[in-house]
Amino acid sequence: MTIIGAVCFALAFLSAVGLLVEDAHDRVAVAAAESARQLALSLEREVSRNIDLIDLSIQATADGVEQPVVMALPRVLREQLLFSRAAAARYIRNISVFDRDGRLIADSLSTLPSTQGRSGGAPFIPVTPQPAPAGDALFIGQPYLASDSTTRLVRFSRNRRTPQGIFSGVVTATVNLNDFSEVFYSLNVMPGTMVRLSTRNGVALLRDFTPPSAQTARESGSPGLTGRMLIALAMIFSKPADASLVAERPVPGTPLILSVQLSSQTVFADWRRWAIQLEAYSLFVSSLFLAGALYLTHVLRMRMRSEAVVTRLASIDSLTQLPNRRALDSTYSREVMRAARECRPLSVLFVDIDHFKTYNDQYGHVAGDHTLQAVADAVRACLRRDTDFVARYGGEEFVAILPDTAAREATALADVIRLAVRDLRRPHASVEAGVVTASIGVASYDRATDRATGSLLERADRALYAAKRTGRDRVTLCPTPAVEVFREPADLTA
Ligand SMILES: Nc1nc2c(ncn2[C@@H]2O[C@H](COP(=O)(O)OP(=O)(O)OP(=O)(O)O)[C@@H](O)[C@H]2O)c(=O)[nH]1
Repeated sequence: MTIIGAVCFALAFLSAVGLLVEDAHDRVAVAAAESARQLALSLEREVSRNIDLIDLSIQATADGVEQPVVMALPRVLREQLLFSRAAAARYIRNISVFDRDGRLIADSLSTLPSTQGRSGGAPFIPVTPQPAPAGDALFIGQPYLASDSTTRLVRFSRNRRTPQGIFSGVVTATVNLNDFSEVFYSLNVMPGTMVRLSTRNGVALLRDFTPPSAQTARESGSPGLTGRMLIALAMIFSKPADASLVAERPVPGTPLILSVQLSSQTVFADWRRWAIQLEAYSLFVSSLFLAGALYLTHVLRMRMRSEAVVTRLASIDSLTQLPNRRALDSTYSREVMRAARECRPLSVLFVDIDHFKTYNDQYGHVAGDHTLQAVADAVRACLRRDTDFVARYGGEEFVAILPDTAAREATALADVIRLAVRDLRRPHASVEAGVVTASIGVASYDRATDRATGSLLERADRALYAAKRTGRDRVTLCPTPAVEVFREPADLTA
């Protein structure tokens, strides 16, 4: 019981620790979700500001192209004026102006207009073959690789319109995405954070981009083998929900969506360390507790065993190994009460070795002891039922208690015992039989004829006395008193 209780307590303790760990995990996850949201907001503003810059460059160029005064300027001057804003953002590779038929009419990289509709070797993707609807929005094309196969480019474009609102061509800004990613450099984000910038239909401009500040190796949150085992154990008792560490925000005025994903390794690094320590301490404390409980159980068992030995020794006669007088008293009271309660018969035998004083005198006390042991064994061997009980009453006297045994069977059993003692054939020159004999007094309780049991032992003793007086080596049954059991019989032998 102690061990089961201790195991239950240890499990309850570990479960409580598991709940604590789970609760802490949830708190960290909630805080991380908020951080991701805030970071996405900051990044969205940064992206929005830079795209505004690109758009302004496009719009300034488009406005300039529509000015006849500007277009009348010498080419060098005209292009300096048209593309002055392109230098404002260093990730704008070039700005190109196309007429309504797709012909390149000006380009910030080249002062020689081409009629081939191509720019910088990159494939030209027509913005729209037809005039766009009113309120033309900024258009963002598909990203593509430049001829160097490493630079990723994307075109931002807007339709040109005459002051009368007639579609007159397209202005494009080709943006170097590798350089554009630098807009995130200034932000200080936690290690392992990934940023993704994509169009609403899933085309990624920046895919799983990790800002340099997020690449800084911090102290690794990765647990060792023991740590992993402890965390696994913690998770048995607590199953933290998978908190979302991703936050998404649309970039206003563009078809772009910015998403931020925090690294769960980093977010939960401190929690993991704390959980490992807590679980380790909890396991240590639980183990100590279990060890203490085991030790206590062991000590208690030892004590119970030694108490059982002491109790047994206290109720056993050392010479004959039969129960002693003390054990007899408790068994006698119990059986007497049971017989009265359950209306069952009960008999008591008083066995006494004849002329044992003379035997001791003749053969010595050591031989006397051996004879006592032999008689005790003989009496014990005659009792067949588990419920039968025999004890050494004192000296050379033994008492047998026979539950559920009426006077007739008890008398017969007493005679069997008497003969068994004779059959030991232990020489005794001072008695008539020439061997050790015993006299036995029998008393029985039967509810049909008797009303009390209190004097059963006394009556058996008196019957024994009668047996002694009438010549020994015999069995005498005490007559059952009709009403008063304490009445002294005048003469049992009469
Ligand atoms: N050897 C030995 N003798 C014992 C022990 N206990 C009692 N006795 C002896 O048993 C004898 C009993 O003698 P009595 O009570 O006079 O009875 P008895 O001589 O048997 O005579 P009856 O009972 O009338 O036949 C005494 O001499 C005791 O010393 C014992 O443990 N060992």
